[in-house]
Amino acid sequence: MNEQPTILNIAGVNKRFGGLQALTDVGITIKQGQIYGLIGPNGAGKTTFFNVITGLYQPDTGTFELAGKPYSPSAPHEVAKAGIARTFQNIRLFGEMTALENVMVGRHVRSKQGVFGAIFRHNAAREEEASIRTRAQELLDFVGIGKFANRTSKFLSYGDQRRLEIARALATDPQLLALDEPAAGMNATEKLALRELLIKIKQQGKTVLLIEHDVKMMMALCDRLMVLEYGKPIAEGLPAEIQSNKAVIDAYLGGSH
Ligand SMILES: Nc1ncnc2c1ncn2[C@@H]1O[C@H](COP(=O)(O)OP(=O)(O)OP(=O)(O)O)[C@@H](O)[C@H]1O
Repeated sequence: MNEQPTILNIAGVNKRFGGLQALTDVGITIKQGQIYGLIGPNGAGKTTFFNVITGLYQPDTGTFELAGKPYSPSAPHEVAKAGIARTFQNIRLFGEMTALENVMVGRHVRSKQGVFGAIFRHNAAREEEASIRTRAQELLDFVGIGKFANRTSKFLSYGDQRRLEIARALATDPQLLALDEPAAGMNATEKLALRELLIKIKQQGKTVLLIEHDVKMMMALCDRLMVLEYGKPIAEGLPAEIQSNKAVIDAYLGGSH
């Protein structure tokens, strides 16, 4: 079998907030090159699970493996170093910086000299800086906003800011790209463009974990999906399996979602 290697393997995640059991025994296995979707009603625990995977929340229990190596989701920068890059529901760019600078910041996670080297501008840092700049421009071109490289990012359109966030995440050369509601607030044209971008990212062999409320888009885009309800996985499988799953229809698809 030419089965793809496993990129993310997480098991037994529990997370409690005071009296609320936000996640109960949640696990996930994502293979290289997949677009994997996480769906479910509001408050089901999708973002909490994302935050646990990416080191923002400490889980009560759980085991975590990225590309076959255990990783500890103890802090976001550790997770980024391990090879997971993420975007947020609410755009988090450096608004006063240009688009190019925002991507360059992402790239510095992987640079030898790091941010301090770049600030103090040692000779070696200067050379590395030039290659970071070139790569950042390539990434802006890749996501389709290359012509806005020198625009202050807060002046970009909403859809373009979302693309910029993805470029910045890609700049870390992640093993896994985790996107939390990237289509939120987008119009139909922007959504279509986002869909095309995600397909392009997949074609490059990248692995993507995606939370998104647009079920139609998720069914068309994802290789596999997991459905959460009240912090528990109620179904996992191919889009066609999810769409015809009775528990999912009752909890999510059949209602007003
Ligand atoms: N930091 C927190 N402190 C307390 N409760 C929280 C915290 N974060 C999330 N919760 C609760 O955990 C539950 C799951 O929320 P979560 O945001 O993960 O759901 P979601 O599936 O991402 O929802 P949405 O689709 O609305 O974004 C909710 O009841 C929420 O109120």
